[in-house]
Amino acid sequence: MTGTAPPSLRELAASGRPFALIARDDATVEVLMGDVVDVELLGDIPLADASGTPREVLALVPFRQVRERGFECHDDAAPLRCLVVAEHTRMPRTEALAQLPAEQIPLTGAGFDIPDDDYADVVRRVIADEIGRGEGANFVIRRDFTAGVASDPVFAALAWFRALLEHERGAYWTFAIVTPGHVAVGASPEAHVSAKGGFVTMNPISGTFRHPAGGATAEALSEFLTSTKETEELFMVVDEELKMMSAVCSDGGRITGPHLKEMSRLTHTEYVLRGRSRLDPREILRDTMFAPTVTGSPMQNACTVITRHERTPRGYYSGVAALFTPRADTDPGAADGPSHDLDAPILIRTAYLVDGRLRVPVGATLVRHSDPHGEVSETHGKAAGVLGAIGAVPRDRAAELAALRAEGAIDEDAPAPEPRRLADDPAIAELLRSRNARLAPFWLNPQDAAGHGPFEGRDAIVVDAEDRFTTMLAHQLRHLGLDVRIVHWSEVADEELDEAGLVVSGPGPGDPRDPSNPRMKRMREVVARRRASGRPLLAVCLSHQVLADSLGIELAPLDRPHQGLQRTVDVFGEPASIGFYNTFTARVRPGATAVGDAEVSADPESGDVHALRGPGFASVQGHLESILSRDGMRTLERLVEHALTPVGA
Ligand SMILES: C=C(O[C@@H]1C=C(C(=O)O)C=C[C@H]1O)C(=O)O
Ligand SMILES: NC(=O)CC[C@H](N)C(=O)O
Repeated sequence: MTGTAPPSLRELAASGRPFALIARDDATVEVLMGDVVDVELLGDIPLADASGTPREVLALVPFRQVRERGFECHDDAAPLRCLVVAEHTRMPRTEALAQLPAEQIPLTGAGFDIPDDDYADVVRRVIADEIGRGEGANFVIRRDFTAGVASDPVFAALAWFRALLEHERGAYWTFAIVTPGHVAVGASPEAHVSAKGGFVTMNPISGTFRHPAGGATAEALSEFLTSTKETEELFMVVDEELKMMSAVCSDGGRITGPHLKEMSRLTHTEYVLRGRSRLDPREILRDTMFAPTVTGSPMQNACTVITRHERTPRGYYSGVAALFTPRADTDPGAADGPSHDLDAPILIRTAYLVDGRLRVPVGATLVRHSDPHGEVSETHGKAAGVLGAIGAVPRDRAAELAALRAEGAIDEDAPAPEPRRLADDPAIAELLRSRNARLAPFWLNPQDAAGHGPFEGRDAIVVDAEDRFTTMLAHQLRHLGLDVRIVHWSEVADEELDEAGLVVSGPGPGDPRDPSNPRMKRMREVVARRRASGRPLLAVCLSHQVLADSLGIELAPLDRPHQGLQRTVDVFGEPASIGFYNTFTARVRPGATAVGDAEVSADPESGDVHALRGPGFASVQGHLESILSRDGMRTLERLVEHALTPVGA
């Protein structure tokens, strides 16, 4: 099995057997061969043989798998395809390059399925009709570059794999996966999730700097790094992935970074999130399907928004390639932990070849201040890495030469090279580092065991209104000592609402005034029931709006959505730096400080309400659990303390 001599790649291609080639480091190409089985659910991925012995599996997980989580999508029936690995060998990259064909594969009728102007219109519509109506903060809508390919698909796979090895850089995985009737070849920059030795790592990448002709310069990169849009875009996806980390990790997760991901045509910004988990890797994959960097946030509603704005199914785009590798008996915790490690890059920057048709899907993260033409260019820039390598669009030769020179690969007499990596430039490193000064220390630091905070001995339920910020809220509340359970809005029973020591009514997408939405209706009932009982209630964002409405305070759309915005606002006499994800606001007469029995913290000029408190209740418009909330923990503690104070005390 592992360790035998690798087969000749040409022989492998001619054998007709399914195979995968993977380059995960600079020096090696891994060769995986085996049989293919298609399965229905992640839980069906055959990680053990008939006798129960663990085995290695490489799974291609299509986007339609989100239906397992009950989320919407255009369903193309793309199979959850598993290569059950019989042989796994390694060869030096130089050896692979020598064996792989260098031919350019001819393409016919190449171009994007959605013209540039139409894509720009999609961007405008998503900003106005989705972000502008409170459906969420960021959404990734894709378009496909397509072409006809007459060549033998396996030969094309080998030629494209070679081209990517040679011309793309900075990839997390460069790969070719060849299964019956289906070829996928890509250079993905982004690890979605990995689980190794009980540690889970996620790697959100967002923010895209398109290199000027001739290659990136420190000056142009500095300008990109100081862009508010690009900075906030990355923070938003970190928040969304922290929700996932908080769901699968006992210690919630901790962020490190930001770092740069330098590729041939683009440089991205990224963070790394890390936490501990004892879950089966298939469960980890299910709970993290799929990355907000390729869908949006909140993730569930992003699936609905994608279904509204993309006309065709995604296939494997934004899904993952998931390699499940049995843990060695010698690995720490192997005896009682999960049987496999997981490594799963996101399927982006990937070319698919099916029935003579090449498809390279690509998307951009659309946010409230997206420029439609900027996003069009971003999709071109992202596609250009793959398309340039395979010869579908011209390569930037000047930039390639500069990169080679910088690596010392050619021409010692050339003028002084750019620094080898822009990340090594001290000014760039400082710009990156300075971003963290804005973020919540809670998520930047290791989080010690929960359970000994000021509210130890008290219990809470957190009602989820389809924004998984509730997992982060629950994690923070546990650190404040509470015993916490999350309950979905459609499942929470009246008795649970009556019995809980504290009810935290959560955030969610949509218009809080919408009378026809059953979710809004139930959230109104949750807030009203708890208020009527006088027992402790904390209402967050959407639920804060619902509470304000019940007090007779007007709800209105903001002129400009605050989706993914950090602001310092007054919360009952203390300034607090808080992250906001709202399109609507509760609004009082400017200067008002009370409504009925509720004390109001509002902007003195606009009257926009930041927080409310009264007998047994408190509410907040911002997201105290967000990484954008530098003062999140402190403010959460103050508001919970207020809500838990016995009425009349
Ligand atoms: C959506 C894609 O890429 C993702 C989106 C990014 C962005 O919008 O800045 C950056 C990296 C990827 O996480 C894609 O390549 O199709
Ligand atoms: N995150 C939230 O709860 C947002 C509430 C509401 N959907 C708004 O956009 O204002």
